Amino acid sequence: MDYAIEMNNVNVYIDNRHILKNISLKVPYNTVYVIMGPSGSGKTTLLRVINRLIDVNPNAKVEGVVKVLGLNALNHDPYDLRRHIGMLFQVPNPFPHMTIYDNVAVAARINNVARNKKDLYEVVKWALEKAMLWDEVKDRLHDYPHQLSGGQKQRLCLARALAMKPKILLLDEPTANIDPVNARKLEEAIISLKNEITIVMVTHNPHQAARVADYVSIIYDGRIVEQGSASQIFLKPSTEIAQKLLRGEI
Ligand SMILES: Nc1ncnc2c1ncn2[C@@H]1O[C@H](COP(=O)(O)OP(=O)(O)OP(=O)(O)O)[C@@H](O)[C@H]1O
Repeated sequence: MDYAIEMNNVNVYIDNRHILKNISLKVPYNTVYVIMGPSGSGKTTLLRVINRLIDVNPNAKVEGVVKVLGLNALNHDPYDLRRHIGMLFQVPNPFPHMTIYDNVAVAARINNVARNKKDLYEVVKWALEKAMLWDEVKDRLHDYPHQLSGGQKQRLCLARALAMKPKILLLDEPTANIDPVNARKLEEAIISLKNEITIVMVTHNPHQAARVADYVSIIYDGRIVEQGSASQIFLKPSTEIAQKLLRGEI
């Protein structure tokens, strides 16, 4: 079977501290793969290995094998790699000086997704619809992001990521800073994307994980302590760490 992402014995060191320890995982295409673990366990670092954002830290060293869409990610041009990978961060970060429309259009332009103005409008509309934001912004596309709520800003960032037509989406606690109603809308968007895009999502919220995940890895102190299908992990967590995490105790 082919996987969208495969990691084999990945180790990450930052400032000579061993941060990720022998990480191996396989993410099947077009599924939602959730990474859970206590604060500081290495979840964000793991995401940043996949799109090589880890490279911006000159004191970080990555060892092992990382395959992304069949490419040898650690030897591949990181800019080319990132053309296939969208990312959402904990704090929504739309471009403040660009309109809602341009925030999304700019991503489509970067990846040459649209051939002309009409195409571009269709891509922007499609991305905003997929992000469950279109109805709320269709009459104010030329407003600026500061006129949106936090949750709308995050969905705008999702639309921006989708407009690149990525094959993979990395979501780093995307609902950590938004209200429950907006969080549910984002979850709905994630679920509706399931069969089209491979999603790797970090979350602290076991209920959210249960709603969206197909597969789960639980990470503790840089190691994967448990991994498997969502039903397996949620119904029968075998380690004490997983049990505590799913009860929200760590
Ligand atoms: N740029 C950096 N410089 C030094 N240490 C770092 C850096 N980035 C991460 N670390 C360390 O790596 C470890 C894992 O951090 P990481 O952000 O991946 O954890 P996390 O599980 O995502 O945490 P949280 O849930 O709090 O976001 C932590 O001990 C952190 O201090």
